[in-house]
Amino acid sequence: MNLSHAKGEASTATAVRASTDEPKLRLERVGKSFHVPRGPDIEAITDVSFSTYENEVCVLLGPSGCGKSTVLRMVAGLEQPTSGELTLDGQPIVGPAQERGMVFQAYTSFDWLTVQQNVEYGMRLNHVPRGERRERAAHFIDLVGLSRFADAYPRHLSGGMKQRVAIARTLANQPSLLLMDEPFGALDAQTRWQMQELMLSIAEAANTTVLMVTHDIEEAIFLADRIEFMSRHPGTVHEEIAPSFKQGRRLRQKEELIGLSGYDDLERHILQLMREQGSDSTDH
Ligand SMILES: Nc1ncnc2c1ncn2[C@@H]1O[C@H](COP(=O)(O)OP(=O)(O)OP(=O)(O)O)[C@@H](O)[C@H]1O
Repeated sequence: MNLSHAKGEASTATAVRASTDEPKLRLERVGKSFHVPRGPDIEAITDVSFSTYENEVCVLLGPSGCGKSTVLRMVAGLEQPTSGELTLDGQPIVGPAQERGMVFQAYTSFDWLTVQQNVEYGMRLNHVPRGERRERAAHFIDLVGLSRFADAYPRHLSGGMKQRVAIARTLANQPSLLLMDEPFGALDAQTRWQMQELMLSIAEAANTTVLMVTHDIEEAIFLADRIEFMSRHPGTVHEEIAPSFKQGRRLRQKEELIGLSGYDDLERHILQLMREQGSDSTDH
């Protein structure tokens, strides 16, 4: 069985890396405690270290409460670490910035703006000239397959379409790192796998590095070039997993997973980790 999951083991995920081996994103022994009024501090994560490379899709997976969202929020600059360091392209992350765009689980479109206006919104705030705004918005609306709905309002769109608007809006700001917190968690099963496939094609087309949080093992295996599996509360990276059975390729369609030699072994392995790490974490 070759899961290539041991820390530091050479992984086939390198096949999708750019020529440089410098990490795009690096977390070095990052810890985070939350201060709770009239209670002891909550140590959410401890000693989290991992790197994500240019053009990689890196997935944070682990039991509920292990600190996945906390890690993502720190990379977004929405939370400050209590210890350790986070860097993007070698520069410390000290707060939110346009270079790191975030897509949340909840649909975050503005109801009173059309799809086009929603996608242009961030660029408008950043004083991008009108012509360029229009062009860039149209490009990303096309990329997520919503050109026919550019003038529609979010209330006329399905959940999956609203999430595509959120992705287009985030990408239109041209982030060099796309952060996604359970982006497909609220979608029905069919829309969910369609969005997963779309996300992979977008990551390719827009040359985007992605850091994504999910609970869903199959989603993680399908999307990830690298999985950082976090242990239960307080979370730390328990195991780095490269789905080596994909041989460094990105799959185009979900059904390609079925019958691929190595998939079942990896799913079983991660299920065991989830059982082992999740057994004590439901109270967090
Ligand atoms: N603002 C906060 N104040 C206090 N505690 C917090 C805060 N945010 C997160 N925590 C705690 O930190 C721990 C990790 O939470 P986090 O949401 O990052 O986990 P998660 O792995 O993303 O969980 P889930 O998969 O259930 O969404 C939990 O114990 C949570 O209660």
